[in-house]
Amino acid sequence: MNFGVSTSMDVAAISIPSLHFSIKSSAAISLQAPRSRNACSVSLFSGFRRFGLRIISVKAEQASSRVTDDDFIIEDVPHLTDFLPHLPSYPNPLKNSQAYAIVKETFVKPEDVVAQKIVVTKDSTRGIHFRRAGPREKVYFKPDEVRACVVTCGGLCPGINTVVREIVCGLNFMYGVNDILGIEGGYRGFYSKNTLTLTPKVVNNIHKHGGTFLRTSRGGHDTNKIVDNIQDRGINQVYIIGGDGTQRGAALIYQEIAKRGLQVSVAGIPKTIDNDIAVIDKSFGFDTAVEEAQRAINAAHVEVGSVDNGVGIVKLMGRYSGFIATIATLASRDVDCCLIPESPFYLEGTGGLFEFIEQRLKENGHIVIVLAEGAGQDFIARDMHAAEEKDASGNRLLLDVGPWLSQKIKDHFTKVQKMAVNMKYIDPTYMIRAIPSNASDNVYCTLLAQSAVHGAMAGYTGFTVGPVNSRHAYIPIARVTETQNTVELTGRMWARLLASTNQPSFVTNSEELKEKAADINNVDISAQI
Ligand SMILES: Nc1ncnc2c1ncn2[C@@H]1O[C@H](COP(=O)(O)OP(=O)(O)OP(=O)(O)O)[C@@H](O)[C@H]1O
Ligand SMILES: O=P(O)(O)OC[C@H]1O[C@](O)(CO)[C@@H](O)[C@@H]1O
Ligand SMILES: [Mg+2]
Repeated sequence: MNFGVSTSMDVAAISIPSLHFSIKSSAAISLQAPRSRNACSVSLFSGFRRFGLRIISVKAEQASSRVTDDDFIIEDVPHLTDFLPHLPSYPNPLKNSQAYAIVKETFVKPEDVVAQKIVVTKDSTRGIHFRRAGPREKVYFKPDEVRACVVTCGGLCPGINTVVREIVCGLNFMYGVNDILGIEGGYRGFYSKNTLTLTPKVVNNIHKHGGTFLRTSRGGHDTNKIVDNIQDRGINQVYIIGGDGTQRGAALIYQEIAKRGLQVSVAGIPKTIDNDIAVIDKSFGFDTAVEEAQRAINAAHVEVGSVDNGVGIVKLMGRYSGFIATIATLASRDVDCCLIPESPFYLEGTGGLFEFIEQRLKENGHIVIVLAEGAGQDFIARDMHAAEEKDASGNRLLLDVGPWLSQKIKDHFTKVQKMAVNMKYIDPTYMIRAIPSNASDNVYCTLLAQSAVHGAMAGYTGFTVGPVNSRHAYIPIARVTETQNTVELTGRMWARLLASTNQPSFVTNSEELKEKAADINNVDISAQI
């Protein structure tokens, strides 16, 4: 089959001529024409066969797909017509908007999909694909009948306000929607607070500020109460901005809405400073946070470079995933050692952290360590005999690794090595996420928001929007919550970091740590390292 691929960018968005299909989000596979409802499953199925396409198993609710050779799998998102088959559609008003008036290809083709795997060989399987995001020829809402709402949940992240702003402006400027509500204070705001009226004027300047204009919270997700409230208020489009926990909550809201047979689209916009959301390339605000982290690292470097035996420690966010610490380290060049949750470390003995610190102090007179907040948690818990605590959303509350490590280093060098170190500990954790997004994150946030709006207007629901290999796609929510993105110790990114800092890899020196790393990384690392 010839996809007519000409450039590497094109590989991500493959159009299959004349084939219109979708795999429904139920356990059973069902093939259909693009929402016209009059397609013949059998002929399409033979269509797939004709092109040598085989679909083994697609279960979007669990988002588990088994792929064998030459499979072409589409993990599609639900559509309102899946449970409201007679829903009328309307021509997309976008065509008449001044923004799109002279655009050559205003609408994304229904058969356009985005490939999850972009690096291929001649014999590669076709693998998993997601529906390409963007405006559709038909919409399933009349603009004056739309009552949309936006909610933000979980921790802060640079760019939340930009996404809120662009959802409001996108709905209004592109589709002529005038009725948009802000749900205040996260999920619990649905049933415990009044709503805010959102207009382009109200949100005009909010992107210049950090935080969330709508406020946020953890905990308080009560699916029935939330859906009751959505129903009572006559809301028919729900935009939910939040991390993995939030997206899990959004999946439950979508399921309850489908169960009740309501014409309500649920669109998730993934947000997390930790960059731990699966499938998508990167979460918004991440680059801004990394940039801000440079200031702290730079300060630590200047401080320790000005004194004898300076030890600088910078603690950055990253609960289970050390992306911020990793990328901030790679960006900086002033960091001697980066410690992340995925890579267990040890302090004493050959190949341990103390030995490395001593070596760098002898060589350079100073050392800078970047520490992800989730690093070494088991180690500290054992050392401090601490009980596990959780936040309102059920996330494990972390023990403070920064002061713990600072003290350990000070004690070791004063008592054991009889050498005073000059400790400079910097904790900019909240500072890196409480700022407004930078220019490129602002552009990214705009794309996310507009894609979410196009998807909801087109009647898609139960989806998360995000870039997959640089192309925005609609991804079944369950697909982004089934796993968490972590820094792969067996991947080249981590190897690049080790090559750049020349720090010990720790896990290679100890069988126990190899096993632990394998557990954390959920792969058989011990066999690979
Ligand atoms: N499994 C779940 N089912 C339903 N709702 C959930 C679930 N997990 C979390 N939530 C709800 O989602 C909201 C946010 O969750 P959480 O505090 O874990 O943050 P998050 O969305 O993961 O963002 P981040 O981790 O980036 O701060 C909370 O209101 C919480 O009650
Ligand atoms: O905002 P809180 O509740 O202090 O939570 C902080 C956590 O939120 C995050 O920023 C995002 O999950 C983590 O990096 C951090 O551990
Ligand atoms: Mg989370």
